[in-house]
Amino acid sequence: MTETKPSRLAVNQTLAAQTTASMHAGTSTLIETEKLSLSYGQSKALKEISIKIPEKLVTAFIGPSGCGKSTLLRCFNRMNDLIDNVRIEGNIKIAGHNIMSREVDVIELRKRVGMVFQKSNPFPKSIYENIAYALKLQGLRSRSELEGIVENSLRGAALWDEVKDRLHASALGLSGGQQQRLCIARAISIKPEIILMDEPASALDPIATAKIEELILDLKKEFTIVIVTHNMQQAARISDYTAFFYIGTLVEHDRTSKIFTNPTQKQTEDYVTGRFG
Ligand SMILES: Nc1ncnc2c1ncn2[C@@H]1O[C@H](COP(=O)(O)OP(=O)(O)OP(=O)(O)O)[C@@H](O)[C@H]1O
Repeated sequence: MTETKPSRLAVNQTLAAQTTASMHAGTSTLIETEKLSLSYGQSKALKEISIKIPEKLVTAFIGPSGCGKSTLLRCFNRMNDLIDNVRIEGNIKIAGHNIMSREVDVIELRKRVGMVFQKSNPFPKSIYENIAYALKLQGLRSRSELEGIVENSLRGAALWDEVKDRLHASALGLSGGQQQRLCIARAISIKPEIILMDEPASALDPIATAKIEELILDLKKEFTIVIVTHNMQQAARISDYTAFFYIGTLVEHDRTSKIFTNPTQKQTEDYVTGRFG
């Protein structure tokens, strides 16, 4: 009888999972998936992903287009619930709690796990209202409290000095980079634990991109950040850990310095050195 050898992909997945399990010495895991698979209809976008994401650090997801980075990111605040025909297997825990359980209040989950998208999406309202609106919806009425949170959030997103004299002007009059920082201010105003960022700087010029990167480095003091990026230099500059994905599988997850200087997998090396993708 011939023994079936595990495929190279399966071996890589196991290695990646072992690395992710052992490398976080001195950090605590905030997000953890176990054998997470996701299909859109018949098409499998994530295959048995097991990853541990550390708290209050920046983790970058990299990999060629269509490898499942955004899909995995959207699992962390159950944004995939909004898409028809999605089937998910495996576990996702945040701070040890299963977020896939029926009892989870998804609105509450999304308050804990904020999101910033590739294309900034401010409301067609004033700069002030972009932040105050959600807080008012949550029942906050005190004007002084609202003003305090708006100011702190704009300061936290490194935007206050640029907009403090025009808080009641339309947010749509801001530059693309300012609009993206406003979206980050809006995300942090409700004090999430985690901020998911899906290519937050890909539509911005180098100066606006540098501001967002600086901001991310500052935000990790308070928040856990997971960022999808196609920009290798960006991942190398701002992230502490990097996970490399390929066609729905996690190939390698390690300290960013290791991924970019001495990756374990040849596939990772080929990708980070620009040989494919
Ligand atoms: N809403 C959807 N319905 C059906 N298939 C989808 C949907 N969203 C993504 N997919 C498919 O799932 C796979 C993974 O897509 P995903 O957007 O997660 O990849 P990605 O790595 O983030 O890609 P990119 O870097 O191009 O943004 C792709 O094959 C994509 O076509």
